[in-house]
Amino acid sequence: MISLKNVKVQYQVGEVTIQALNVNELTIRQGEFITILGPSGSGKTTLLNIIGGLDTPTSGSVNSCDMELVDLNDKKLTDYRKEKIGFVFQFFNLIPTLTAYENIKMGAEIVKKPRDIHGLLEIVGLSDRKEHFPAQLSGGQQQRVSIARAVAKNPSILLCDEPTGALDTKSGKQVLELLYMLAKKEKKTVIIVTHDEEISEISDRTIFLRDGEIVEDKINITPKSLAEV
Ligand SMILES: Nc1ncnc2c1ncn2[C@@H]1O[C@H](COP(=O)(O)OP(=O)(O)OP(=O)(O)O)[C@@H](O)[C@H]1O
Repeated sequence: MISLKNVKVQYQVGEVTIQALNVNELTIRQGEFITILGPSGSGKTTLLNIIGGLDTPTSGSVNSCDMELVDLNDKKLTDYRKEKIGFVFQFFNLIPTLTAYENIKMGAEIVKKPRDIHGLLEIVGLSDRKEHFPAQLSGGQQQRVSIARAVAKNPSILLCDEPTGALDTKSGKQVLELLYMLAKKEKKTVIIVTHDEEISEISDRTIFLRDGEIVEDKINITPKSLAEV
């Protein structure tokens, strides 16, 4: 359902051309739970941005949800991001003056057929915290609100940039459990950029990037359960 072919992303900084991404071929199926690993500057965020339609490649083809993204005009690309992609960030990006419920509602309001917010609060285990403001919630709870916000518009793909990077181990596991459930029960494609190799042990597949290139694409035949990591 996501297919990249001969994708190059280059940045011109003065005289220097930086090759941020150079992917010959990558296919990702609906419902896969994928980890992207690689050193700093290896192109992980660039790859997420290309799949999420936040950035367009210098050359190549990016097909997602039956659309060729490089052919879409700005309006269509915005619609693609709005309807098909949920973004989850390391530092939650919640609005501090809105309650948990209202933050999730913001995510729901941008599409015609959003999900029920009370149902989402239940899924993320925060029904009793709906009137709390972000500052009254732990980091893990805030991240679960931000995932509910991303899911409120019912996207097909969840792109997560270091979703557990700011969390302690226990909260990180709860967040991963939630993301895993969304992939397996709801068939959302979940792509997680991380520095944490343990996340890759529970993933269906791990993609290693170095200098913008895929140096390994490993299918995990027997992923560990969260209890084992
Ligand atoms: N807007 C930009 N202009 C110039 N160079 C850029 C730009 N965005 C990214 N780069 C460069 O592209 C390369 C890949 O960056 P990217 O942010 O994708 O790496 P990353 O693997 O996500 O790194 P990190 O783990 O540190 O977040 C880096 O060399 C970076 O400096």
